[in-house]
Amino acid sequence: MSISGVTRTGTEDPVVRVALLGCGTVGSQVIRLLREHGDDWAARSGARLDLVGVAVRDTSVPRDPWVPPELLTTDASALIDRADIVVELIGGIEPARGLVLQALRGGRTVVTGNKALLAAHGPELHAAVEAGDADLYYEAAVAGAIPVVYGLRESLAGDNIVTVAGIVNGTTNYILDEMATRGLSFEQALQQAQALGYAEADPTADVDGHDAAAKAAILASLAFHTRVSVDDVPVAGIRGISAEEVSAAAGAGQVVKLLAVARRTTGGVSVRVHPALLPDTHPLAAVRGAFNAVVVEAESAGRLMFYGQGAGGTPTASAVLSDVVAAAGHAIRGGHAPRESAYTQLPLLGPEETPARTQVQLRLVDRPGSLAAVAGVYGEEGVSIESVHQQRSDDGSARVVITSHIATEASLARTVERLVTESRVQEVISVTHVEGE
Ligand SMILES: NC(=O)C1=CN([C@@H]2O[C@H](COP(=O)(O)OP(=O)(O)OC[C@H]3O[C@@H](n4cnc5c(N)ncnc54)[C@H](O)[C@@H]3O)[C@@H](O)[C@H]2O)C=CC1
Ligand SMILES: N[C@@H](CC=O)C(=O)O
Ligand code: NA
Repeated sequence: MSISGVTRTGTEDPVVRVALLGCGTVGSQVIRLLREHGDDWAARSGARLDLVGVAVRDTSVPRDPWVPPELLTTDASALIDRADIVVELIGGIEPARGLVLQALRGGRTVVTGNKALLAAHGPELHAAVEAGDADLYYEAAVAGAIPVVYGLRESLAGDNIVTVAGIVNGTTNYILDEMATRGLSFEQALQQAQALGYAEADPTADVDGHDAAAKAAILASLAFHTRVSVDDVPVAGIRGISAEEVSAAAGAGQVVKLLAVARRTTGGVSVRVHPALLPDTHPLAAVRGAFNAVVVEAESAGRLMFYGQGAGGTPTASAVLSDVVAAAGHAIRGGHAPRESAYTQLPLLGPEETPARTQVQLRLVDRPGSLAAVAGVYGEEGVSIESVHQQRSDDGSARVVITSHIATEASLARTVERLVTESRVQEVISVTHVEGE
């Protein structure tokens, strides 16, 4: 059924029927905002948004007081058939994938916050959009409340984007920030992030970088008009970052952030997610708590920065409702969401072509020739050194911090492999990417 089939009841406002799938952290806030501000959304879209049902896994679970029990159902598939707009906030792959495909193939508009699904099954979803002549909106899927999907998909459609770099996971930014500023352990900070509703149902997706990788794939696809899947994104999370590393960075005028970085070069596109050291003067260094920020470099627009709350029920519900109001407006006045734009089909760059910089911390035997041997490894691998800082430790060894110039991911990895086996290197303490000037 097409959304153009919205119901008109006499002289009243037309009605757009909304089905909500999933009533967790975000879904519950969507219901609250629909109930509290429904008149505003109706005035803005030209249609009354009628919540016709809420699909849940278990109707007997206690829920927020504003969730109408009479709307709850466990039959999501039947609910979809009664709706014009389907809001999918279950998360994960199945059953979300099957339900979203059912809705799209049936010509319904889908609004989703499900980056895992989009980044793993994007082509299938976009094919279903075409097959059903449907619309797919996903502002909530990347960086919560921040309108970065709209920004890339619509506002910057008349520009060529060169780089997208950002903090796109609120949980990990919150954890790193709490470790740096309040001395919390990793586990304490993660528990708080879960209690505040930032973390995914399975927080390993946050901590190990997979949530950020899914968002990076979506951002790169939109920015470069190509297809990037989550499987194309090399990913390292923050589990290996110690409190010592975070405080050592602070002492050196740096911060550690989990970054998603996507670059377009003449050869193709590189997309990756990893912890990185930033100088504390960098705009992304000031992004605290669960906030997110995405810096976009475009040929004509220059540098743009999108900043705001990237996680949490209410901020994310704001993004969901922006899509619902837009979709309802299109239902009444005509118009569609933009279709997938993947015409460039850019190749993905491998490690031999991906530019990167690292900072390596080593413990060296403190005797003549040790530093020269290490510098020799860098030179032989074609990696130029930007700076070296050496400090004598109490145990008589030397602690050395080496920051490289830009090299390739592959040559930097080979350098570390050789340092690990170099006889004068007692320990490779850490290897961290470096971004920014
Ligand atoms: N929480 C956040 O800060 C953000 C979440 N998102 C995305 O929004 C989506 C929802 O996230 P949350 O609300 O945080 O997750 P949640 O885990 O709090 O809520 C999901 C709900 O779906 C329910 N559910 C599971 N299987 C179901 C089924 N078969 N039928 C009906 N309901 C079912 C679960 O019982 C749960 O209540 C996810 O895709 C997530 O990645 C996006 C941005 C931010
Ligand atoms: N778990 C995610 C929620 C938003 O996408 C995060 O922490 O950013
Ligand atoms: Na967003």
